[in-house]
Amino acid sequence: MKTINVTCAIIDFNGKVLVVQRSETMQLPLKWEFPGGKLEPFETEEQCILREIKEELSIDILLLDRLSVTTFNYPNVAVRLIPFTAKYLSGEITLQEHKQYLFLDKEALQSLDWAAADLPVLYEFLQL
Ligand SMILES: Nc1nc2c([nH]c(=O)n2[C@H]2C[C@H](O)[C@@H](COP(=O)(O)OP(=O)(O)OP(=O)(O)O)O2)c(=O)[nH]1
Repeated sequence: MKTINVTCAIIDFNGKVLVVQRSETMQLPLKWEFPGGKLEPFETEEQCILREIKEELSIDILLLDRLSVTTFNYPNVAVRLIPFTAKYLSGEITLQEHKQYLFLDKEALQSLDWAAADLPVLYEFLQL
């Protein structure tokens, strides 16, 4: 099966976490995820997540830590998810692809319908 490398960011906004919902037309429609995207050839993981956040949300973030990398096998593709914690720096959120975003307290994150690959990331984050 094909494996894709995907970075994602758990972004702190004044104590709340930014989460985004995939749109009806994307793969994994209506699932919630941490914003991010596919690693391009010749870019570092850090360059990738900063680029994706700028492209998808129009904001700048400061990377803090890198959490554990996990691989999840969807029926059609294996996603190797590379998570970062980060904090909001500047800019106004403008969604390019996603249906909606929410700022949630850490305790509320578990109630969302997550992309399956995100669950180990979420659980690691909840234990920090
Ligand atoms: N950005 C992001 N993608 C995730 C997460 N969890 C998860 O399973 N994915 C999957 C969904 C996608 O198949 C892939 C990320 O690809 P992407 O968002 O850059 O692009 P895509 O496949 O939706 O769009 P496309 O390239 O087919 O047009 O990883 C996550 O937390 N963030």
